Parts: sequence; structure tokens; C-alpha cells
Amino acid sequence: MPDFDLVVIGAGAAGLSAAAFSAGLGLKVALVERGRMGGDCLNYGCVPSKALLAAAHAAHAARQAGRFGVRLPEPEIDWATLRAHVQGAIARIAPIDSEARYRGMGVEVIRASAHFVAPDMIEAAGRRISFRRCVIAAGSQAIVPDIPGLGPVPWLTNETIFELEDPPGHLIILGGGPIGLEMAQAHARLGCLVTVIEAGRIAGRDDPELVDGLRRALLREGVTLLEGAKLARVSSDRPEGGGPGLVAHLEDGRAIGGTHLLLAVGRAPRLAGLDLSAGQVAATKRGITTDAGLRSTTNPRVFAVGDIADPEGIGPRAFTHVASQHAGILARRMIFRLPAKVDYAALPRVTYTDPELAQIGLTEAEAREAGHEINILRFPVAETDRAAAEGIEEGLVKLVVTPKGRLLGAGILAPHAGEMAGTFALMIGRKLPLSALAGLVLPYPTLAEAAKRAAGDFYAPKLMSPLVKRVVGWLKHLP
Ligand SMILES: Cc1cc2nc3c(=O)[nH]c(=O)nc-3n(C[C@H](O)[C@H](O)[C@H](O)COP(=O)(O)OP(=O)(O)OC[C@H]3O[C@@H](n4cnc5c(N)ncnc54)[C@H](O)[C@@H]3O)c2cc1C
Ligand SMILES: NC(=O)c1ccc[n+]([C@@H]2O[C@H](COP(=O)([O-])OP(=O)(O)OC[C@H]3O[C@@H](n4cnc5c(N)ncnc54)[C@H](O)[C@@H]3O)[C@@H](O)[C@H]2O)c1
Repeated sequence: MPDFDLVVIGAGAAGLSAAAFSAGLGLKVALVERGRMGGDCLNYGCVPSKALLAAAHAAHAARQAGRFGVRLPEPEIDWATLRAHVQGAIARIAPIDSEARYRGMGVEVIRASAHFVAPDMIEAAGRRISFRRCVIAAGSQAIVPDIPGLGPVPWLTNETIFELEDPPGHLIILGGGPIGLEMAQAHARLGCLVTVIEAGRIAGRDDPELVDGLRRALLREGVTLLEGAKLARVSSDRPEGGGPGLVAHLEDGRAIGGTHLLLAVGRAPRLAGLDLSAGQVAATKRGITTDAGLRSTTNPRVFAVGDIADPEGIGPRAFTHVASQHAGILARRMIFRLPAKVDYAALPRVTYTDPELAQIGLTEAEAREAGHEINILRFPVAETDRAAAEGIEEGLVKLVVTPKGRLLGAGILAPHAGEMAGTFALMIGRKLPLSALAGLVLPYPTLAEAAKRAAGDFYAPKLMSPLVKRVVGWLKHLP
């Protein structure tokens, strides 16, 4: 008999969900975690970043209040209290992910590093542990690019930036993806100088039309965005009187002096140390190779979930809600032996800047690339009455639909766009026709009305057609 029905490696969003439902269904489960319970999302990712952004938005709101005739002095940033707020947000959620809670569920929690010693056995804390099934949920970590000068010049990643004792004077951020942009706006609003060095364009996976508005918003707030910029090397530049300092030298000869460097150029799966070859588990630099049901293609006892999983070579989707989706697939596939596959057709993703940038399903470019015949519908958020009342200038809803009115994708740039994403995820996921959105009675005044107005545009030409006008002309003669 194996020691455990299930061994889970990693107690982040993905591993915790897998352990909880498996123990709940009566399986004997071991959960191995070498770092902090809760993984990246709780400790170094979603939670601290959103807590920092909340503080930054409060500072910004105070600065903007004058527009409404409410005059406030320039906000003073109390960094120690701000840090306490960020750590407090983590502490508030931590009990949910805690060792004590999981032990209470009957899970054996092992605080150690795990590695394979055989296809049906791992080793952790000096113990060899055999299993019927193993779920690898070891997550991902920040990529450290090979840039001359890094090393002598220290750098920050998502694991260290929330621990700074003092605010950075001038934060140089390498990479303008979700991490780079969220951290850029957060620090700029908190009074730091910020320069983003992006090799391509910022928010490169998102629709350029939506990104335009976000770019304008960031530039207005004083963030320096260097797009299409290649970093050649970094050098140390300690200012007189001490303190951190560096110079980022771009390939085109520009040199940017700053105090701190944040690396936000993407994520790499945490494969090192797992000794996957001993477990006969195949992997590439994108992650653990699985089928569409998250089962290892080379070891049927093993599944992979969360950031480390690479189902069918389509690559990871590094989001906490994907980790949860994976856990649901695992329950059906691994425990109930039902067919279940990853399906990202209705996947939402949100960059929590202000305005927020949300994409659900396909962007226009992705839909065209996939060969869909599409219509594009747009409505500027600024034209809603709510935007007028709140002085909102930036924002756009952009819908990607088939000629028959099926929604393939929705992009939203708006304050709190993430709160609107659910409607679109439901529509795409359940294949609801666009008429469902066009006919929806929404509360007035809300920014979400922009989405309904965009959907309405699909039907307006049909409604105003000569045929309909003839029918109306005929109907008016009826008693
Ligand atoms: C700054 C930042 C902000 C983010 N914001 C958002 C957001 O707003 N929304 C969103 O959806 N996603 C966000 N993400 C992404 C999200 O954090 C990840 O997708 C999610 O944490 C992945 O969960 P996971 O369980 O796969 O991996 P992780 O959370 O990384 O957990 C893996 C765990 O495995 C442990 N581990 C690794 N190897 C071993 C081993 N050999 N033995 C034992 N333990 C091991 C690690 O210590 C870790 O705790 C953000 C990420 C970052 C970095
Ligand atoms: N709000 C959210 O849901 C949220 C927030 C943060 C992170 N995440 C997840 O974490 C993942 C990783 O985020 P990320 O921002 O680190 O990575 P990313 O891969 O999304 O973006 C990295 C950016 O860095 C650029 N880049 C790469 N190498 C470079 C170099 N040498 N010089 C300059 N630019 C370079 C790329 O062109 C890209 O635009 C995201 O894709 C997302 O899945 C999600």
C-alpha cells in the first residue's frame, strides 16, 4: 500500500485547492511546502500588489479631489503604515491557507522541499513517501534575465519589492507586463519616480486600442515608459552619502539613473530541485508537459496544476483563477475519473491599474489569427452618464463577435473593469447570444452600460432596416 493516496507538492493556490477537496472526499493526503503557506498569490503576488495599489489609489484620489471642489493638501506617505497595511492584508487571509487549517482537514502538512526519487515516490524532510497519485503545484518564479552587470547591481523581484523598508526614490522596472505596470502605477502614485523599460510594447498581450488609453493614463501620472527599449547592461552608481543607485544602459546609448531595479520580465516554472527525471515526468522550460486533463504525458500517476502546468504545449496561464480552474479539472479527472479538459475560451484576465484593463476570451488579433470571421463593436466608457458624473475620461469596451452574434471576446478599459468581467465570462462560457447582453436591464448609471451599448450596436442596423421600417409603417395602421 502506498503511504498516501495523494501527495501534493506546493501549497499555493493550486496545491491548496487540490489538497482541500481531496481530503474532503476522504483521500489520505500529504501536502509538502518548503516556503510560506499560500504561495505567491498570498505572500508575494496578488494580495500584496493589490494592497499596495489600494494605498496608491487612495493617494491619487486625494490629489484628484480638487477637481470636485474638495481641496486637500498633497498626501504624505507614511511608508511604515503602508507596509503594515500590505502585511495586514496578507495576515488577514493567511489563516485560510494555514497549516493549522489544513491539518484540521486531515491533511498531513510537511514543511520541506520535495523531490522525486522514483515514479511513485518523493522524498521530503528526509522521508521517502510513496503515493498513488502526485500533484505537482510548485508554481513559477520571476525570470532573472542574463544582463551584464546584474549581480553586482542588486535587483528586486515580486518576492522582495513588498519588503522595502523605504520607498524607492527612482524605481526602474524592466518589463511592462501586468507586474511591471501595476507596480509602476502603484509606486508613481506613492510619490516615487518610475521608469519602465519594455522591449516591445506595454501590455503586449492586450488589445492595442485598449492599451492606448492605459498608456495615456500612466504618462499623465508621470510614469516614464520606454517602449521598444533594449537594456544592454546595468552598472552600479552609488550616490554620495550612500544609498542604493544604478544606471540602466540601453542599447541605443541612453542611460537612466535610478535607485532600485525591479525585474518583471515574465515567469519561469519552478522545476529545479524536483528531480523530475527520477519521477519520469517530462517537462520543458514552459512547464510540466501534460495532456488537456493536466496528467503528465510520461507518468500517469502524476498531474500538474497552476503556473507550472503546460497542458498540450499551449503554455501556462499564470493566474490564481486558472489554478482554481485546474483544481476543478483535477477533481473530475483524477478522483471521479470523468473526462475534463482545460478550456481557456472564456478565461478572464485583469491588470489592476487604474483604469483596469480586462480581457475575457479572445482579443481581435487572437480571433483573426484563429481564422474567425468577426465583427468589432466598440463603445467609449466616457460616453456613459456615470463617467460624466465621475469625470472619467479614459475607457473603452471592445467586443469581438461572430457575424451571427456570438461573443468570442471582450476587452474593457475602465475603472473596476474586473468587476464587469464576470458577465462576459458567463456569456462566452455558456455561449449566450449577444442579444442577451443587448437586452439586459442594467442599473443606471453604471459604466457597465457601455458594454450594453456596444452590444446594441450589433442590432441597431438590423432594427433600422428598410424591411423593419415597412413593417412599422404597416403596423401603425392597426387599431
Ligand atoms: C506580483 C504578482 C501579482 C499577481 N497578481 C495576480 C492577480 O491579481 N490575479 C491573478 O489571478 N494572478 C496574479 N498573479 C499570479 C498568481 O500569483 C499565480 O498565478 C498563482 O500564485 C499560481 O499559483 P500556484 O499554486 O500555481 O503557484 P505558487 O503560488 O507559486 O505556489 C507554489 C508553491 O510551491 C512551493 N514549492 C515549489 N517547489 C517546491 C518543492 N520542490 N517542494 C515543496 N514546495 C515547493 C513554493 O514554495 C510555493 O509556495 C500575480 C503574480 C505576481 C507575481
Ligand atoms: N493582475 C494579474 O492578474 C496579474 C498581475 C501580475 C502578474 N500576473 C501573472 O504573472 C505573469 C507574469 O507577469 P510579468 O509582468 O512578469 O510577465 P509578462 O510575461 O506578462 O510580461 C513581461 C514583459 O517584459 C517584457 N520583457 C521581457 N524581457 C525583457 C527585457 N530583457 N527587457 C525589457 N522588457 C522585457 C516582455 O516584452 C513583456 O512585455 C503574467 O503574465 C500574469 O499571468 C497577473
